[in-house]
Amino acid sequence: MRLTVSRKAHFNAAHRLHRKEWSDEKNQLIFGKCNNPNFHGHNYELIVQVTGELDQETGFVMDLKELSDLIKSEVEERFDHKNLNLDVPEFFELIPTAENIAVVIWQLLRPFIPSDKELEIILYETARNFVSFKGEN
Ligand SMILES: Nc1nc2c(c(=O)[nH]1)N=C([C@H](O)[C@H](O)COP(=O)(O)OP(=O)(O)OP(=O)(O)O)CN2
Ligand SMILES: [Zn+2]
Repeated sequence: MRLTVSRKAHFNAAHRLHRKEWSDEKNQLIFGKCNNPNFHGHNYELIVQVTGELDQETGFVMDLKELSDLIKSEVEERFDHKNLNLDVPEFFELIPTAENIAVVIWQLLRPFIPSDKELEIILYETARNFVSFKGEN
């Protein structure tokens, strides 16, 4: 029997959408107000989902306390109250869009999730903008 367990988390962070190889004009055209040189922030809402077989002895797909601790150590400690462009090495060369942040979070968590389970990341950048990523397991 396969089920999905989910854990919500949040972090707030500043970012700027900017491509170094492009002119200021092109950056402004493509990214608009999100290209503000002085950055801007979001309260990111994160949902991490793990899908797998129900363990008949524990009644768990995965211990949610373990998942919560993992999100704290691997995601919140890296991203919370940080400037993603300046403080987080994963985004020194990668534009911190919601899509890219979701992929990075998946890559950070994947090694800790048993290989027989699927991992999906849902990331809300604003109350109305969100992305989901279910990478190759
Ligand atoms: N595909 C993507 N498009 C955009 C992203 C992104 O990560 N992926 N990011 C942004 C900006 O970061 C921007 O800050 C988003 O804010 P905004 O457009 O203001 O969104 P809101 O939901 O707050 O605004 P409303 O227009 O009031 O809904 C832009 N695009
Ligand atoms: Zn933004």
